[in-house]
Amino acid sequence: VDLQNEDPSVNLFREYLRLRTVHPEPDYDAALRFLDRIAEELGLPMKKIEVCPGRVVSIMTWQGTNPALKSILLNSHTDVVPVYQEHWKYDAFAAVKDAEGNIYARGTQDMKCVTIQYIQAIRRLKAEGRKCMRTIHLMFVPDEEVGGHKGMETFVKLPEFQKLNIGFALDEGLANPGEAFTVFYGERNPWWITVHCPGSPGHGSRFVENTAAEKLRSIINSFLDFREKEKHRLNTSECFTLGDVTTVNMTMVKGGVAYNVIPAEMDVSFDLRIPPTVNLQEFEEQIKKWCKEAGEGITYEFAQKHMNQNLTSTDDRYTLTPKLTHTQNMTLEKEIFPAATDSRFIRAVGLPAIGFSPMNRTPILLHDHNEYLNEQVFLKGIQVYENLVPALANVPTLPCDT
Ligand SMILES: CSCC[C@H](NC=O)C(=O)O
Ligand SMILES: [Zn+2]
Ligand SMILES: [Zn+2]
Repeated sequence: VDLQNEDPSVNLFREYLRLRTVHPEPDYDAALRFLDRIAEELGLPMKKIEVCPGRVVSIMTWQGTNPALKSILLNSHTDVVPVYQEHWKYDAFAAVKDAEGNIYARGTQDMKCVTIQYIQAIRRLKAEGRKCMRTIHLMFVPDEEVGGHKGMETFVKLPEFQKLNIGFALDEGLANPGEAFTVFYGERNPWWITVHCPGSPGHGSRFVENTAAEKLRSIINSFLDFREKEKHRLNTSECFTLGDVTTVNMTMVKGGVAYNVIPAEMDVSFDLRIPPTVNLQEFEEQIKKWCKEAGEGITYEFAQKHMNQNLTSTDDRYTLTPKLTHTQNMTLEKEIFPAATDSRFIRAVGLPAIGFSPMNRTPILLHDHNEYLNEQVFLKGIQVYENLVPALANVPTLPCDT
Protein backbone atom coordinates (compact mmCIF):
# COMPACT_ATOMS: atom_id res chain seq x y z
CA VAL A 1 0.00 0.00 0.00
CA ASP A 2 1.40 3.34 -1.09
CA LEU A 3 0.82 5.61 1.88
CA GLN A 4 2.63 8.52 0.24
CA ASN A 5 -0.01 8.70 -2.43
CA GLU A 6 -2.97 7.92 -0.23
CA ASP A 7 -5.83 10.36 -0.55
CA PRO A 8 -5.79 12.68 2.50
CA SER A 9 -9.47 11.87 3.13
CA VAL A 10 -8.66 8.16 3.36
CA ASN A 11 -5.79 9.01 5.65
CA LEU A 12 -8.05 11.02 7.94
CA PHE A 13 -10.66 8.24 7.91
CA ARG A 14 -8.06 5.69 8.97
CA GLU A 15 -6.80 7.99 11.70
CA TYR A 16 -10.33 8.34 13.08
CA LEU A 17 -10.89 4.57 12.92
CA ARG A 18 -7.88 4.08 15.20
CA LEU A 19 -9.53 5.98 18.05
CA ARG A 20 -10.91 3.42 20.46
CA THR A 21 -14.38 4.79 20.95
CA VAL A 22 -15.55 1.26 21.63
CA HIS A 23 -18.01 0.14 24.26
CA PRO A 24 -18.11 -0.58 27.15
CA GLU A 25 -15.60 2.23 27.83
CA PRO A 26 -15.37 4.42 24.75
CA ASP A 27 -12.47 6.87 24.63
CA TYR A 28 -14.71 9.85 23.97
CA ASP A 29 -11.92 12.26 24.95
CA ALA A 30 -9.91 11.09 21.97
CA ALA A 31 -12.85 11.71 19.67
CA LEU A 32 -13.41 15.18 21.13
CA ARG A 33 -9.75 16.09 20.67
CA PHE A 34 -9.90 14.88 17.07
CA LEU A 35 -13.08 16.86 16.36
CA ASP A 36 -11.65 20.00 18.01
CA ARG A 37 -8.75 19.84 15.61
CA ILE A 38 -11.08 19.38 12.62
CA ALA A 39 -13.19 22.36 13.66
CA GLU A 40 -10.06 24.46 13.81
CA GLU A 41 -8.92 23.26 10.38
CA LEU A 42 -12.32 24.01 8.90
CA GLY A 43 -12.56 27.33 10.67
CA LEU A 44 -15.92 26.45 12.16
CA PRO A 45 -17.11 27.27 15.66
CA MET A 46 -17.63 24.24 17.87
CA LYS A 47 -20.23 23.99 20.64
CA LYS A 48 -20.06 21.30 23.28
CA ILE A 49 -22.95 20.27 25.46
CA GLU A 50 -22.41 17.77 28.24
CA VAL A 51 -25.81 16.08 28.17
CA CYS A 52 -24.86 13.67 30.97
CA PRO A 53 -21.63 13.32 32.99
CA GLY A 54 -18.88 12.32 30.57
CA ARG A 55 -21.28 12.36 27.62
CA VAL A 56 -20.65 15.34 25.36
CA VAL A 57 -22.47 16.25 22.17
CA SER A 58 -20.36 18.47 19.94
CA ILE A 59 -21.63 20.60 17.10
CA MET A 60 -19.72 22.41 14.34
CA THR A 61 -21.76 25.07 12.64
CA TRP A 62 -21.36 26.50 9.15
CA GLN A 63 -23.60 29.49 9.13
CA GLY A 64 -25.79 30.06 6.09
CA THR A 65 -26.29 33.30 4.22
CA ASN A 66 -29.86 33.33 5.52
CA PRO A 67 -29.53 32.07 9.09
CA ALA A 68 -33.19 32.74 9.84
CA LEU A 69 -34.13 29.74 7.70
CA LYS A 70 -34.39 26.28 9.20
CA SER A 71 -31.04 24.52 9.30
CA ILE A 72 -29.73 21.20 7.97
CA LEU A 73 -28.41 18.67 10.47
CA LEU A 74 -25.67 16.20 9.52
CA ASN A 75 -25.66 13.78 12.42
CA SER A 76 -23.26 10.99 13.30
CA HIS A 77 -22.43 9.00 16.41
CA THR A 78 -18.85 8.60 17.57
CA ASP A 79 -19.13 5.30 19.45
CA VAL A 80 -18.72 1.81 18.02
CA VAL A 81 -19.71 -1.67 19.20
CA PRO A 82 -17.20 -4.15 20.69
CA VAL A 83 -15.35 -6.76 18.62
CA TYR A 84 -14.45 -10.42 18.93
CA GLN A 85 -10.84 -9.77 17.97
CA GLU A 86 -10.06 -13.47 17.47
CA HIS A 87 -12.50 -13.55 14.56
CA TRP A 88 -10.89 -10.62 12.73
CA LYS A 89 -8.29 -10.88 9.97
CA TYR A 90 -6.57 -7.74 11.31
CA ASP A 91 -6.55 -5.67 14.48
CA ALA A 92 -10.02 -4.11 14.53
CA PHE A 93 -8.56 -0.74 15.47
CA ALA A 94 -5.53 -0.69 13.15
CA ALA A 95 -7.48 0.35 10.03
CA VAL A 96 -5.42 -1.91 7.80
CA LYS A 97 -5.88 -1.33 4.07
CA ASP A 98 -5.39 -4.40 1.88
CA ALA A 99 -4.22 -4.59 -1.74
CA GLU A 100 -7.79 -4.07 -3.04
CA GLY A 101 -8.16 -0.90 -1.03
CA ASN A 102 -10.51 -2.46 1.52
CA ILE A 103 -10.10 -0.78 4.91
CA TYR A 104 -10.77 -3.04 7.87
CA ALA A 105 -11.84 -1.62 11.22
CA ARG A 106 -14.75 -1.44 13.62
CA GLY A 107 -16.76 1.58 12.55
CA THR A 108 -15.77 1.60 8.86
CA GLN A 109 -19.49 1.21 8.04
CA ASP A 110 -21.11 2.12 11.36
CA MET A 111 -20.55 5.03 11.10
CA LYS A 112 -17.10 6.63 11.13
CA CYS A 113 -17.18 6.70 7.32
CA VAL A 114 -20.14 9.06 7.32
CA THR A 115 -18.55 11.35 9.93
CA ILE A 116 -15.44 11.81 7.80
CA GLN A 117 -17.44 12.08 4.58
CA TYR A 118 -19.51 14.95 6.04
CA ILE A 119 -16.33 16.66 7.23
CA GLN A 120 -14.46 16.30 3.94
CA ALA A 121 -17.46 17.41 1.88
CA ILE A 122 -17.77 20.57 3.98
CA ARG A 123 -14.02 21.13 3.80
CA ARG A 124 -14.14 21.01 -0.03
CA LEU A 125 -17.20 23.22 -0.28
CA LYS A 126 -15.56 25.81 1.94
CA ALA A 127 -12.31 25.63 0.00
CA GLU A 128 -14.22 26.26 -3.23
CA GLY A 129 -15.65 29.39 -1.65
CA ARG A 130 -19.19 28.03 -1.80
CA LYS A 131 -21.93 29.54 0.37
CA CYS A 132 -25.20 27.93 1.36
CA MET A 133 -28.44 29.66 2.23
CA ARG A 134 -29.22 27.49 5.21
CA THR A 135 -27.01 26.92 8.20
CA ILE A 136 -25.46 23.45 8.37
CA HIS A 137 -24.78 21.75 11.70
CA LEU A 138 -22.42 18.79 11.97
CA MET A 139 -23.39 16.99 15.14
CA PHE A 140 -21.31 14.29 16.85
CA VAL A 141 -23.11 12.30 19.53
CA PRO A 142 -22.04 9.67 22.05
CA ASP A 143 -23.76 6.44 23.12
CA GLU A 144 -25.92 5.66 20.08
CA GLU A 145 -24.87 2.03 20.31
CA VAL A 146 -26.22 1.64 23.82
CA GLY A 147 -29.61 3.15 23.13
CA GLY A 148 -28.89 6.88 23.04
CA HIS A 149 -30.20 7.57 26.55
CA LYS A 150 -27.15 9.61 27.53
CA GLY A 151 -26.89 10.97 24.01
CA MET A 152 -29.49 11.94 21.48
CA GLU A 153 -32.53 10.92 23.52
CA THR A 154 -31.62 13.45 26.21
CA PHE A 155 -30.22 16.05 23.86
CA VAL A 156 -33.37 16.48 21.73
CA LYS A 157 -35.21 17.63 24.87
CA LEU A 158 -32.72 20.39 25.74
CA PRO A 159 -33.10 24.05 24.77
CA GLU A 160 -29.69 23.86 23.04
CA PHE A 161 -31.23 21.45 20.57
CA GLN A 162 -34.20 23.74 19.94
CA LYS A 163 -31.85 26.62 19.28
CA LEU A 164 -30.28 24.78 16.35
CA ASN A 165 -33.52 25.48 14.48
CA ILE A 166 -33.31 22.24 12.51
CA GLY A 167 -35.52 21.71 9.47
CA PHE A 168 -34.11 18.51 8.07
CA ALA A 169 -31.72 15.84 9.34
CA LEU A 170 -29.45 13.23 7.82
CA ASP A 171 -28.24 10.28 9.89
CA GLU A 172 -26.89 6.80 9.29
CA GLY A 173 -28.23 4.11 6.98
CA LEU A 174 -26.86 0.78 5.77
CA ALA A 175 -24.58 -0.41 2.98
CA ASN A 176 -26.14 -1.87 -0.16
CA PRO A 177 -24.45 -4.91 -1.78
CA GLY A 178 -25.73 -3.93 -5.24
CA GLU A 179 -25.43 -0.86 -7.45
CA ALA A 180 -28.22 1.01 -5.66
CA PHE A 181 -28.03 3.07 -2.47
CA THR A 182 -30.53 2.55 0.33
CA VAL A 183 -32.42 5.44 1.88
CA PHE A 184 -34.33 4.97 5.15
CA TYR A 185 -37.44 7.03 5.85
CA GLY A 186 -38.54 5.37 9.07
CA GLU A 187 -37.55 2.74 11.60
CA ARG A 188 -39.08 -0.23 13.29
CA ASN A 189 -39.84 0.30 16.96
CA PRO A 190 -37.75 -1.76 19.36
CA TRP A 191 -39.60 -3.44 22.20
CA TRP A 192 -37.44 -5.29 24.68
CA ILE A 193 -39.69 -7.38 26.87
CA THR A 194 -39.16 -9.72 29.80
CA VAL A 195 -41.98 -12.11 30.68
CA HIS A 196 -42.05 -13.40 34.26
CA CYS A 197 -43.55 -16.85 34.75
CA PRO A 198 -44.25 -17.69 38.41
CA GLY A 199 -45.10 -21.24 39.42
CA SER A 200 -45.47 -23.69 42.24
CA PRO A 201 -42.16 -24.95 43.59
CA GLY A 202 -41.47 -28.45 44.84
CA HIS A 203 -39.27 -31.52 44.65
CA GLY A 204 -37.77 -32.31 41.26
CA SER A 205 -39.02 -35.90 41.50
CA ARG A 206 -42.73 -35.06 41.51
CA PHE A 207 -45.49 -34.05 39.08
CA VAL A 208 -46.07 -30.61 40.55
CA GLU A 209 -49.03 -28.72 39.04
CA ASN A 210 -48.81 -25.13 37.74
CA THR A 211 -45.04 -25.00 37.24
CA ALA A 212 -43.12 -22.00 35.95
CA ALA A 213 -41.59 -24.14 33.19
CA GLU A 214 -44.97 -25.08 31.69
CA LYS A 215 -45.89 -21.41 31.48
CA LEU A 216 -42.49 -20.54 30.10
CA ARG A 217 -42.94 -23.15 27.38
CA SER A 218 -46.30 -21.70 26.38
CA ILE A 219 -44.89 -18.17 26.24
CA ILE A 220 -41.90 -19.26 24.19
CA ASN A 221 -44.18 -21.15 21.80
CA SER A 222 -46.48 -18.17 21.29
CA PHE A 223 -43.65 -15.75 20.58
CA LEU A 224 -41.66 -18.13 18.39
CA ASP A 225 -44.72 -19.34 16.42
CA PHE A 226 -45.37 -15.70 15.62
CA ARG A 227 -41.70 -15.39 14.64
CA GLU A 228 -42.14 -18.22 12.11
CA LYS A 229 -45.21 -16.55 10.64
CA GLU A 230 -43.40 -13.27 10.17
CA LYS A 231 -40.36 -14.97 8.69
CA HIS A 232 -42.63 -16.74 6.22
CA ARG A 233 -44.33 -13.45 5.34
CA LEU A 234 -40.94 -11.90 4.60
CA ASN A 235 -39.72 -14.85 2.54
CA THR A 236 -42.85 -15.22 0.42
CA SER A 237 -43.33 -11.59 -0.50
CA GLU A 238 -41.36 -10.13 -3.38
CA CYS A 239 -41.49 -6.56 -2.18
CA PHE A 240 -40.88 -6.96 1.56
CA THR A 241 -37.62 -6.15 3.26
CA LEU A 242 -36.69 -6.83 6.88
CA GLY A 243 -38.11 -3.45 7.88
CA ASP A 244 -41.61 -4.47 6.75
CA VAL A 245 -42.16 -7.39 9.12
CA THR A 246 -41.92 -7.92 12.88
CA THR A 247 -38.88 -9.82 14.06
CA VAL A 248 -38.93 -11.73 17.33
CA ASN A 249 -35.81 -13.09 18.94
CA MET A 250 -35.58 -14.85 22.26
CA THR A 251 -32.40 -13.40 23.69
CA MET A 252 -32.28 -14.31 27.40
CA VAL A 253 -33.67 -16.95 29.78
CA LYS A 254 -33.34 -16.94 33.54
CA GLY A 255 -34.46 -19.14 36.38
CA GLY A 256 -33.78 -22.11 38.56
CA VAL A 257 -31.46 -22.79 41.49
CA ALA A 258 -30.79 -26.53 41.51
CA TYR A 259 -31.43 -29.69 39.43
CA ASN A 260 -33.94 -31.06 41.90
CA VAL A 261 -35.79 -27.90 42.92
CA ILE A 262 -38.74 -26.88 40.77
CA PRO A 263 -38.29 -23.10 40.48
CA ALA A 264 -40.79 -20.55 41.72
CA GLU A 265 -40.14 -18.32 38.73
CA MET A 266 -38.66 -18.39 35.24
CA ASP A 267 -38.10 -15.38 33.02
CA VAL A 268 -37.70 -15.06 29.30
CA SER A 269 -36.71 -11.99 27.29
CA PHE A 270 -37.35 -11.10 23.68
CA ASP A 271 -36.07 -8.46 21.28
CA LEU A 272 -39.03 -7.40 19.11
CA ARG A 273 -38.75 -4.96 16.20
CA ILE A 274 -42.11 -3.70 15.00
CA PRO A 275 -42.73 -1.92 11.67
CA PRO A 276 -44.37 1.51 11.78
CA THR A 277 -47.44 0.12 9.99
CA VAL A 278 -48.39 -2.17 12.90
CA ASN A 279 -51.07 -1.06 15.36
CA LEU A 280 -49.07 -1.08 18.57
CA GLN A 281 -52.08 -1.18 20.91
CA GLU A 282 -53.40 -4.27 19.15
CA PHE A 283 -49.96 -5.82 19.22
CA GLU A 284 -49.71 -5.39 22.98
CA GLU A 285 -53.20 -6.90 23.36
CA GLN A 286 -51.87 -9.96 21.53
CA ILE A 287 -48.99 -10.21 23.99
CA LYS A 288 -51.45 -9.96 26.89
CA LYS A 289 -53.49 -12.77 25.36
CA TRP A 290 -50.41 -15.00 25.04
CA CYS A 291 -49.63 -14.35 28.71
CA LYS A 292 -53.18 -15.13 29.77
CA GLU A 293 -53.25 -18.35 27.76
CA ALA A 294 -49.95 -19.46 29.32
CA GLY A 295 -51.37 -19.59 32.86
CA GLU A 296 -51.87 -17.79 36.13
CA GLY A 297 -49.88 -14.83 37.41
CA ILE A 298 -47.76 -14.09 34.37
CA THR A 299 -46.51 -10.51 34.13
CA TYR A 300 -44.25 -8.68 31.74
CA GLU A 301 -42.15 -5.55 31.67
CA PHE A 302 -40.39 -3.51 29.02
CA ALA A 303 -36.75 -2.42 29.01
CA GLN A 304 -37.41 -0.55 25.75
CA LYS A 305 -40.81 0.32 24.38
CA HIS A 306 -40.68 2.80 21.53
CA MET A 307 -44.04 3.97 20.30
CA ASN A 308 -43.26 6.67 17.78
CA GLN A 309 -44.24 5.78 14.22
CA ASN A 310 -43.37 9.00 12.40
CA LEU A 311 -42.18 8.60 8.84
CA THR A 312 -40.21 11.08 6.76
CA SER A 313 -41.46 11.85 3.28
CA THR A 314 -39.06 10.80 0.53
CA ASP A 315 -41.00 11.72 -2.54
CA ASP A 316 -41.81 15.39 -2.13
CA ARG A 317 -39.92 18.10 -3.90
CA TYR A 318 -38.18 19.33 -0.78
CA THR A 319 -36.04 16.53 0.33
CA LEU A 320 -33.20 14.31 -0.46
CA THR A 321 -34.48 11.73 -2.90
CA PRO A 322 -34.81 14.00 -5.92
CA LYS A 323 -31.50 15.62 -5.10
CA LEU A 324 -29.74 12.30 -5.31
CA THR A 325 -31.57 10.79 -8.24
CA HIS A 326 -31.61 13.85 -10.46
CA THR A 327 -28.25 15.44 -9.85
CA GLN A 328 -26.18 12.32 -9.38
CA ASN A 329 -27.94 9.62 -11.30
CA MET A 330 -28.02 7.28 -8.33
CA THR A 331 -30.54 4.48 -7.97
CA LEU A 332 -32.23 4.55 -4.58
CA GLU A 333 -34.07 1.87 -2.65
CA LYS A 334 -36.40 3.29 -0.01
CA GLU A 335 -36.79 1.18 3.09
CA ILE A 336 -37.73 1.07 6.74
CA PHE A 337 -34.59 0.77 8.87
CA PRO A 338 -34.64 -2.66 10.53
CA ALA A 339 -32.82 -1.64 13.72
CA ALA A 340 -32.81 1.54 15.79
CA THR A 341 -30.69 4.67 15.27
CA ASP A 342 -30.71 8.17 16.73
CA SER A 343 -33.05 9.16 13.89
CA ARG A 344 -35.93 7.85 15.96
CA PHE A 345 -35.40 10.59 18.54
CA ILE A 346 -35.20 13.25 15.83
CA ARG A 347 -38.40 12.00 14.18
CA ALA A 348 -40.08 11.74 17.58
CA VAL A 349 -39.76 15.49 18.11
CA GLY A 350 -41.47 15.98 14.77
CA LEU A 351 -38.48 16.63 12.52
CA PRO A 352 -37.86 14.90 9.19
CA ALA A 353 -34.85 12.58 9.25
CA ILE A 354 -33.39 10.35 6.56
CA GLY A 355 -31.03 7.47 7.22
CA PHE A 356 -28.38 7.37 4.53
CA SER A 357 -24.83 6.02 4.44
CA PRO A 358 -23.50 6.32 0.89
CA MET A 359 -22.10 2.81 0.43
CA ASN A 360 -23.06 0.67 -2.55
CA ARG A 361 -21.30 -2.50 -3.81
CA THR A 362 -20.65 -3.25 -0.15
CA PRO A 363 -21.86 -6.15 2.01
CA ILE A 364 -23.71 -5.12 5.18
CA LEU A 365 -21.13 -5.74 7.90
CA LEU A 366 -22.10 -3.39 10.70
CA HIS A 367 -21.56 -4.98 14.13
CA ASP A 368 -20.01 -7.98 12.32
CA HIS A 369 -16.50 -9.42 12.24
CA ASN A 370 -14.15 -7.95 9.61
CA GLU A 371 -16.24 -4.84 9.04
CA TYR A 372 -14.68 -3.05 6.08
CA LEU A 373 -15.23 -0.39 3.46
CA ASN A 374 -13.45 0.04 0.16
CA GLU A 375 -11.56 3.31 -0.16
CA GLN A 376 -13.05 4.07 -3.59
CA VAL A 377 -16.58 3.62 -2.25
CA PHE A 378 -15.66 5.82 0.69
CA LEU A 379 -14.26 8.55 -1.59
CA LYS A 380 -17.31 8.43 -3.85
CA GLY A 381 -19.41 9.09 -0.75
CA ILE A 382 -17.64 12.40 -0.16
CA GLN A 383 -18.65 13.51 -3.67
CA VAL A 384 -22.20 12.43 -2.94
CA TYR A 385 -22.35 14.75 0.09
CA GLU A 386 -20.52 17.48 -1.77
CA ASN A 387 -23.52 17.58 -4.12
CA LEU A 388 -26.24 16.65 -1.70
CA VAL A 389 -25.45 19.01 1.18
CA PRO A 390 -25.59 22.28 -0.81
CA ALA A 391 -28.68 20.99 -2.63
CA LEU A 392 -30.40 20.53 0.73
CA ALA A 393 -29.00 23.70 2.24
CA ASN A 394 -30.20 25.79 -0.71
CA VAL A 395 -33.74 24.42 -0.84
CA PRO A 396 -35.90 27.58 -0.86
CA THR A 397 -38.67 26.05 1.25
CA LEU A 398 -38.85 23.13 3.61
CA PRO A 399 -42.26 21.97 4.82
CA CYS A 400 -41.41 23.37 8.24
CA ASP A 401 -40.41 26.86 7.05
CA THR A 402 -43.98 28.05 6.96
C1 LIG B 1 -33.15 -0.04 21.23
S1 LIG B 1 -31.71 0.75 21.71
C2 LIG B 1 -30.46 -0.11 20.84
C3 LIG B 1 -30.07 0.52 19.60
C4 LIG B 1 -29.33 -0.37 18.68
N1 LIG B 1 -28.79 0.40 17.62
C5 LIG B 1 -27.89 -0.06 16.77
O1 LIG B 1 -27.58 -1.22 16.65
C6 LIG B 1 -30.25 -1.48 18.18
O2 LIG B 1 -30.28 -2.55 18.82
O3 LIG B 1 -30.95 -1.33 17.18
ZN1 LIG C 1 -24.66 3.30 13.92
ZN1 LIG D 1 -24.47 0.26 15.29
